[in-house]
Amino acid sequence: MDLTGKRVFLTGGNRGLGRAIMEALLSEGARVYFCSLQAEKGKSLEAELQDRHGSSSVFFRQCDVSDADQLKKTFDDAVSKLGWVDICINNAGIMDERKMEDTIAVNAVAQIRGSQLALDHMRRDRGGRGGVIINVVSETGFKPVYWVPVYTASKHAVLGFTTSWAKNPRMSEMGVRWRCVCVGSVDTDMIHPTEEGQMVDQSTFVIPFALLIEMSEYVAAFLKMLRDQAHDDVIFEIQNGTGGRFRKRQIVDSDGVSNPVTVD
Ligand SMILES: NC(=O)C1=CN([C@@H]2O[C@H](COP(=O)(O)OP(=O)(O)OC[C@H]3O[C@@H](n4cnc5c(N)ncnc54)[C@H](O)[C@@H]3O)[C@@H](O)[C@H]2O)C=CC1
Ligand SMILES: CCCCCC(=O)/C=C/[C@H]1C=CC(=O)[C@@H]1CCCCCCC(=O)O
Repeated sequence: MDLTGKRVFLTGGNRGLGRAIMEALLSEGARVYFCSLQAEKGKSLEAELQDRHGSSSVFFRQCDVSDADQLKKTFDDAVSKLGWVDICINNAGIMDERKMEDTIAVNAVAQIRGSQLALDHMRRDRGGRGGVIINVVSETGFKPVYWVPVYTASKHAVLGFTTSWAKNPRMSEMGVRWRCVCVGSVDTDMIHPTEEGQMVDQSTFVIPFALLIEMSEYVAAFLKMLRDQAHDDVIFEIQNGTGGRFRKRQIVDSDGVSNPVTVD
């Protein structure tokens, strides 16, 4: 897919992974509408990026994605500013085990709702232009991670939702592709908990520095995934040094008999 001129809706764009992807897409000639919780930071970033890429290339609106009404108004505003949306990236997320309801609301419900808004807008069978819906999940979307069980549950939910829609037999008629980006650890604010309790067990887990993924590798892999329209697979895994790859999940019987079942 040529990204020039593509119209992108992105949540959580003011920092971290979202910001890096937004800047890369703008450099590729895409137009981006982004939102985040923090109004001032978003506004100043919008001004900085408009200076660099042009005033009609990038738009910002403050939005709490966990508020259904705000998210709908923000998505509708994106459609009105951009004309339409080709690529929806549900990226906003939090990791704080003390905030169970917020974690489910932001990581799971808001990504699901953002996907539904995008699908309704994009469906070719209902007059839309088709498109791609990308949910930024995590390695925790398909494996148990004991130090962040609530966060892990929220990511499993989105992976289940996304892979289920992608299996809809009428999806080619709808003209929408689905992707789950399952990345390991990238050094953003998220992985630096400021207070005890943001992770259930901070004392025992170890992520070796060698496994940290460089932001530049994350961005290159993400763009590679976006350009690749041929793949039927939904899960795109980004681990250190791999450059990113499409993959399937398999469940293997625990009785020792290897009888793997591909689940998505
Ligand atoms: N950094 C990492 O190692 C990994 C991150 N992820 C996922 O990538 C996504 C981005 O994470 P990072 O950039 O690392 O985190 P970050 O903490 O640097 O950025 C999070 C973004 O989400 C936004 N956000 C949070 N709550 C919001 C709300 N209620 N409404 C609107 N915006 C909200 C923030 O404004 C911010 O822009 C998240 O979904 C995270 O779960 C997945 C795997 C690994
Ligand atoms: C003291 C802070 C250390 C932070 C550790 C870290 O890298 C966290 C990463 C998580 C942030 C968001 C995610 O989705 C990341 C989870 C990565 C899961 C890796 C699972 C590794 C495994 O056990 O296979």
